[in-house]
Amino acid sequence: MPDLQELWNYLRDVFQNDLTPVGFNAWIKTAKPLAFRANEILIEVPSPLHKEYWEHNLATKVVEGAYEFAEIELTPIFLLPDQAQELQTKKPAEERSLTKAETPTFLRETHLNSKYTFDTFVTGKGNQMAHAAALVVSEEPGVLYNPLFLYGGVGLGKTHLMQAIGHQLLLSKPDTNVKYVTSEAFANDFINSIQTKNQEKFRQEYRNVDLLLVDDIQFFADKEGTQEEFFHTFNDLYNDKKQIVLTSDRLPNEIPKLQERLVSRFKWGLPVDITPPDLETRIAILRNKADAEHLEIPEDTLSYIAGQIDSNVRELEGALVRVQAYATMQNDEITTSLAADALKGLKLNGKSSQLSIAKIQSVVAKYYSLSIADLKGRKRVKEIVLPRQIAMYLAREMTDSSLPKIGQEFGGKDHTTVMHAHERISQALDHDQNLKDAILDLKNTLKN
Ligand SMILES: Nc1ncnc2c1ncn2[C@@H]1O[C@H](COP(=O)(O)OP(=O)(O)OP(=O)(O)O)[C@@H](O)[C@H]1O
Repeated sequence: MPDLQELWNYLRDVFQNDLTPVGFNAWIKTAKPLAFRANEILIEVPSPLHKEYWEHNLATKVVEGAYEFAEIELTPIFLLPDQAQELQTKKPAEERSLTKAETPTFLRETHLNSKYTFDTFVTGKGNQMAHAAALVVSEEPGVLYNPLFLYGGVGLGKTHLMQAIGHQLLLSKPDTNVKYVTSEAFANDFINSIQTKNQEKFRQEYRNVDLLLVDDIQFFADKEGTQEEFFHTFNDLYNDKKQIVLTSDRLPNEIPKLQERLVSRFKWGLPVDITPPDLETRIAILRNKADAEHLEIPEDTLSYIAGQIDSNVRELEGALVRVQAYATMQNDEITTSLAADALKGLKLNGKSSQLSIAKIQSVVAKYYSLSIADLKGRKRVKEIVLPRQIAMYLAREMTDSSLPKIGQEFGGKDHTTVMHAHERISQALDHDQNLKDAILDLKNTLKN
C-alpha cells in the first residue's frame, strides 16, 4: 500500500484540476482519508449529501487516481462522522496506521491482499508450473521446494501467487505465522531496527515465522548489510524447515551484486518462471475480473481488450479499469467501440506498454554516439552524464517502470539517482531549447 497521505495529496491535485474552486471547497476539502482496509480506502465525509455526491460523481476518480498513483485497485468507502468515530475506537493496531511514519515498523507489509488467492488466479501455459509448485508449497510448506523462487517479467502474477500460498496456508492452518514483505520493506525494517536499537525485535519478527514471503528480491542488489542479515534469516528459517518463497524479475545468478552464498541458497529449492499469458489466458483473466466486479461486458469486447495488451497482466487489468471508468463517465454501456475510445486515451498518455527501457537506452546511445555500457556505467564526464539523465528521464516518462526498476536497468543504480535525473531534465526543459529539441526528436524516434 502507498502512504495514505501521499495518495490523498495526489487525489486532491487531480480534483483541484477537475473541479471549480467552489466544488473543490465543498466536496474535497471537507473529506478526510482515514485508513486502508484490505483493498479499501476509508474516507470520512461530513454529511449524507456529501456521501451521495462522492459515491455518484467522484468515486471513479479515486479508483482511477489510486491506480495511476500506485497501480493498486482501491475501492473507496465513504463514512459519516459517527461511523468513522466508531471505527477509530474499534480498530486493531494494524488498521489504525494512517501514515507510514505513524505505523509501527514491524506491523507494516504483513497484510496479504485479500484478492490474491488461488481461486482468483487464472492458469495458462505461462504460469502452470509456477501455479502447481505454489500449490504444493501451500499444502506441504518447508518440505519439497524450499525456497520456492518465482521469477519473471513485471506484472505477471508473482506477488499474486506468492500471497495465494499465504492465504491457503492460513485457511488450512489458521495458527500459522505468515509474513509477507517486499525486499525494500525488509531492508527498511532492518535499517530502522539498527537505528532504534531494536535488532532483537527485528530478528524475532522475521525468524519466528512459518512462512516468509519476500517479494522482488532483485532490489537486494547493492544492499550489503541487508543481504548479510537476510542470509542469517534465511539460514535460521531453512534449518527449522520453515518455508521461504521469493520472487524476482530474474534468476538469482542474474541479480547484480547478489552475494554468491545467497545465489546458491536461492537455487537450493525450485526456481520456476512465469511467462506472459497467451491470448486465451488473457481473455480468461479479463472475464474473471469482469465477473468479480459484476460488469456486463460482451465477449468480443473482452477479446478486443486482451488483444491490445499482451505482456503485462497488471496493464491488462488497468485497461479494464479504464474502460469501466470511461463508461461510467460517459454514462454508457461497455462495448468494443467504447473500449477502443477509452484505450486510445491510454496511449495519449505517451506511455507505452511495448516500449522497453533497453530500447530507450539503445536509441539515446545512438543519438549521442555513445555505447549502451556508457549509459549504464558510472563515468561522470559531462558528455555521458547528460545523455544518461535523458535516457532515465525518458524511461520515467514513457514507460510504466518504477524508479527502482529503472535504476536497476541502468547498471543497478539507486532509485534516488533516477529521481534526480528526472528532476534535472524536467527543470532544464523550462529554459533549454536544444534540450527540448533533442527530447522531441528522441520521443518521435521511440514512438515509431
Ligand atoms: N494468472 C492471473 N490470474 C489472475 N490475475 C492475475 C494473474 N496474473 C496476474 N494477475 C493480476 O495482475 C496484477 C499484477 O500481478 P502481480 O502484482 O502479482 O505481478 P508481479 O509479477 O508480482 O509484478 P511485479 O514484477 O511488478 O512485482 C495483479 O492484480 C494480479 O492479481
